[in-house]
Amino acid sequence: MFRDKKPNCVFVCVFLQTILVGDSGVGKTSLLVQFDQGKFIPGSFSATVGIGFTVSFLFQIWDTAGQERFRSVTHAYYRDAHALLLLYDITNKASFDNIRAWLTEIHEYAQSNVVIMLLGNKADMSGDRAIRRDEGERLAREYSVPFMETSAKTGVNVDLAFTAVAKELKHRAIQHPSEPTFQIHEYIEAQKEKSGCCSYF
Ligand SMILES: Nc1nc2c(ncn2[C@@H]2O[C@H](COP(=O)(O)OP(=O)(O)OP(=O)(O)O)[C@@H](O)[C@H]2O)c(=O)[nH]1
Repeated sequence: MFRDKKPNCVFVCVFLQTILVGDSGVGKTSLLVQFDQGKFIPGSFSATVGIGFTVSFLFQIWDTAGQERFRSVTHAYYRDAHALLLLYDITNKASFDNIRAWLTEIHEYAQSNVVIMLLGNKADMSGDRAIRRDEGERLAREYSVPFMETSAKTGVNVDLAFTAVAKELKHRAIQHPSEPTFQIHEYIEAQKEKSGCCSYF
């Protein structure tokens, strides 16, 4: 009965792997929990051991340990990563200074076309700020990566960070000649303007 019926729809599942990296305590687990569950649980996480992960639809996000002793575990995951969210804590200068070392490591172990985004987390703690926003912007420009400040506590820019990366990955995966080129920097700036996010800082 169905002999002449041809399939007219094919579902392709592509896992877009995104990894959160950065020094211990910058807020990787908190950012992931805020994105995944929309909540912040203060001081509730023990340091991530090796790798944790969550799957949001087909967007698979890996949370890594920031501690040096788990670094070799993390390296193994870089190779398969499509995107890396690299975090520092705006109240912790050392975590910002270490970003260059993280980028060196990423360039050593990850694929050359990996999408990288720099995030200055804990933006709600502006009273304790050690790194100005323009310092983050300057570093991001130097490495030609998109940048924004986030707060896993208030949720500011958390969805935007993950959505921008997901859109960039989707665009790369199914790029069609008729589709206008997706520009991640432009998308982020347009969304920031729409939400009026940045007056917050
Ligand atoms: N105020 C504030 N605190 C935050 C924020 N993000 C994380 N924290 C706090 O910072 C501490 C460390 O957060 P984690 O999410 O465990 O940090 P991590 O980067 O996953 O740490 P490791 O697993 O050791 O690599 C916790 O006490 C969090 O509650 C934020 O945006 N604002």
